[in-house]
Amino acid sequence: MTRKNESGSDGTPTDRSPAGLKALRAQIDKFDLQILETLNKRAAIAAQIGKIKSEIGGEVFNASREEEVLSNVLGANKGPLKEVTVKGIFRELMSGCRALQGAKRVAFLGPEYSYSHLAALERFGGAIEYVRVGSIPAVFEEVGRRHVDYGLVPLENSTDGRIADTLDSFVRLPQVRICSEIRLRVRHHLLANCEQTAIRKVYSKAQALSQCRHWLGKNLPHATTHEVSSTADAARLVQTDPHAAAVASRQAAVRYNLRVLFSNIEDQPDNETRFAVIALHDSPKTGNDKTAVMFQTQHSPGALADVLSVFKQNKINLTWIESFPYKDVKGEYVFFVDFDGHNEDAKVKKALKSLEAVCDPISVIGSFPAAKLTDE
Ligand SMILES: O=C(O)C(=O)C[C@]1(C(=O)O)C=C[C@@H](O)C=C1
Repeated sequence: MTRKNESGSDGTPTDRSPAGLKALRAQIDKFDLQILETLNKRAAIAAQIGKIKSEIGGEVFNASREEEVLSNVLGANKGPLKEVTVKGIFRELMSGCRALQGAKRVAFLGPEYSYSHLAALERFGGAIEYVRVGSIPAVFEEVGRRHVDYGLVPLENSTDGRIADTLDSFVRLPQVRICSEIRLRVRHHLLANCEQTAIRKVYSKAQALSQCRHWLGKNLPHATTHEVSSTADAARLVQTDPHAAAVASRQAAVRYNLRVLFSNIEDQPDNETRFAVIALHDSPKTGNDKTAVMFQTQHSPGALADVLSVFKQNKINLTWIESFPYKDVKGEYVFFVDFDGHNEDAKVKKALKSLEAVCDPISVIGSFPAAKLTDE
């Protein structure tokens, strides 16, 4: 039944007839042109900012400013558009504006539709060239040699802990800095082109299999697990196999034409991976920042306690601490720590000065805006 002349959300009567529909679409067309004009005015201002940046040697990608832009618009959003939609629109808008300023290339650990790729899309949007490389050290090399402007690497996962290749690469290329972090809620799905009962093999990246091991043991007890280099590769592999499934993202299912047999099969319901955007610079202060450092200590009793007491004395909250073996010297360890604050904050400066006296040596890997969790 067609109901006519009810009230719309703004109080004006809504004509629910075909003529009413046409009138509403005409309103949308009018707004679209206004939006387009406003978007291009904004882009022209961003292009002017780009000119100033190239004159003063400023970086095109400014994670701190982008956080500020997002928090301005999300804070002002009264709906009905959801936060995730507004965020997506502004992410693409800033991506386009960055492109006008000359942001060119981002390297990530491929292939496409891996979680690293999804994190890169989340931060950089569509208007940038993505360079797929085969390993985490290769992402660092690309950044270090200035073949790309930015790199995207995983830092840690809430279930599996640190990504050793990333930490090791910071030791090898200390000029590479973290300029932004991305916290991605990682949801794994079982993808296949066969029924659950036919599955004999499950392919995925080691970490993804590990993050789903209880689910797989319970639901596919007779299937064997097989590690491949990425979740997206697993999805590609099982396309034509009538007895295989992959653990991968929903986006990989779409890309490789697979059915999602089961959703959200990760054992930990809050499974999250933290990624770092790496570059040859870090980010300006926002007031809600983190700083990452790596250091070694002397082999003496209490050496690590002396380091930690510097953070305590300066009332600095640690957000992550990892130790990992320094591959070049047996028995030596490197500590990787991040904490609240920016390296331009007075108390962080003071703490870093004191840390120099108790570390052997210490280097700042970067200050960057603290990220909020992004869901898919
Ligand atoms: O404010 C700037 O520095 C800009 O270049 C503008 C802008 C934007 O589009 O809002 C674009 C790129 C930067 O990463 C941050 C913000």
